[in-house]
Amino acid sequence: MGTGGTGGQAGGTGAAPLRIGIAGLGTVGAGLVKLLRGNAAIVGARAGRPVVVTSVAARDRTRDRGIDLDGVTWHDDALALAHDPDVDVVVELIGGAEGIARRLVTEALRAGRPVVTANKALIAVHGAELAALAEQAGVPLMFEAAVAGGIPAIKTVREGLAADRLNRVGGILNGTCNYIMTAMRESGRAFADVLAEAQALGYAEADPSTDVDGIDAAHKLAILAGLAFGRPVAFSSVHVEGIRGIDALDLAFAQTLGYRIKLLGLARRREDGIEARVHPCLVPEKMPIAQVDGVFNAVLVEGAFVGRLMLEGRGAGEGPTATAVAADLIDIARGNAVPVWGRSTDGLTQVEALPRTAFHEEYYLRLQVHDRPGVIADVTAVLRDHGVSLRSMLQHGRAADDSGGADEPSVPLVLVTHRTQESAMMAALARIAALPAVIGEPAMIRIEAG
Ligand SMILES: NC(=O)C1=CN([C@@H]2O[C@H](COP(=O)(O)OP(=O)(O)OC[C@H]3O[C@@H](n4cnc5c(N)ncnc54)[C@H](O)[C@@H]3O)[C@@H](O)[C@H]2O)C=CC1
Ligand SMILES: N[C@@H](CC=O)C(=O)O
Ligand code: NA
Repeated sequence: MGTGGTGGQAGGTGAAPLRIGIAGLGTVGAGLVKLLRGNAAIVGARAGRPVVVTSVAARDRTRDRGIDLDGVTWHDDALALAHDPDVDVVVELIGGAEGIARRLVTEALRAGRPVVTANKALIAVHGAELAALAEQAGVPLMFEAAVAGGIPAIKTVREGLAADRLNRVGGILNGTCNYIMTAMRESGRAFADVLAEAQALGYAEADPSTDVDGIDAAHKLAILAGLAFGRPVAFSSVHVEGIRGIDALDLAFAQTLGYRIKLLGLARRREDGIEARVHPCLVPEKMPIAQVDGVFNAVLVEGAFVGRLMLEGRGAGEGPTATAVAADLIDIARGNAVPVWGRSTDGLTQVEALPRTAFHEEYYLRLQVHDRPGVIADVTAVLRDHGVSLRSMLQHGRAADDSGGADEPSVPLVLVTHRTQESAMMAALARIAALPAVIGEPAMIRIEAG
């Protein structure tokens, strides 16, 4: 028998073990089994009792995951974990907002079982209803791994900062995107190449478009914003843009202008509501967050009394994510229970984030234009008409063959604006894109100066 059974894992306390049933033995599930075994003595001592894996549910019995599952009960149907008499805590590591993951968590809570999950999609979309279920059942629903992998982001916002009025929360919330953009900037490697590497390293979601289209970061932002502002934020109201539109040219121009490009999630309290958005941003190179590279995430929080703080750490991957799941298990073993949204769900309603037209930012624009007289005047006239004022402009000379196959040569034109209303920027961009001298779609990236 392997070390998976109750007798195989040390804890050294003599207390009854906390028995774990894991659904999903992929990157995080297998990582959790390795961590609970490798660190059994530490985990057992801190939990006050051994924490042991008694049951698992996964799809492929034959796959080599580098873990010995002898002595562990295997369920082909993950839902069986909700009622397995040898399971005290159900750990959901399958993923997805719907389907089996949602059914398992719902059924386990209804059966009065504590649940730990790393599933940000599930919590972001159904967190309000699941919190109510957990509260009715009087059992914990924990999800530290769901936001920023190994960074204790949930604990920090919900518990460490529980006494403060938080006004801003966000940061670099997707390891895959940060990994891709760092590699593209540092080594000029192609997007698809680096994405494949991030997948092989276990960073990406099962469907990596969830990462590159910004959805994963938006799930995490919705959760953080809900915790920070004391009300779940409707996920569908979060403004989301991913990194597919970021060109190597933008990474290079950003550098020339003294910026780095990062996919940021940003939520803040305003007098008229809550802003919650995920999109690429130009960040001044000297800001600490600009230096957070690779798979690392950064979580930024700002509160009235605490001021600003930033946590940095690995946001994805087997080891960091497993530590977050295991920390939740230790909390459950210790009897530490915190309400899902940091307060009772009684009277708790979802809040809609403000629409994009309400944003007020500085903007970087990159246009590909025919290199002919009057183009800049035409573009700046449109910006003037919409009340957008320019801060700086970069025009690169014509390269040897930059015609892109067209008869007339073209050049990139980069404009940086002062702070302006996004509704004005959107209207100006639509007109600029329609100018005869402008080729293709202009690129627009917001600037986050702090
Ligand atoms: N990989 C990472 O770095 C992080 C992942 N997460 C979250 O953790 C969860 C798991 O992610 P990964 O381990 O990366 O995914 P994965 O795709 O490596 O593993 C998921 C596993 O679930 C299994 N599965 C699918 N349907 C099943 C079913 N009906 N019954 C039993 N097993 C089933 C799949 O075969 C797969 O092995 C997701 O919610 C993800 O968003 C959270 C933080 C970081
Ligand atoms: N796919 C996610 C994994 C962690 O949440 C990421 O890349 O950040
Ligand atoms: Na975390």
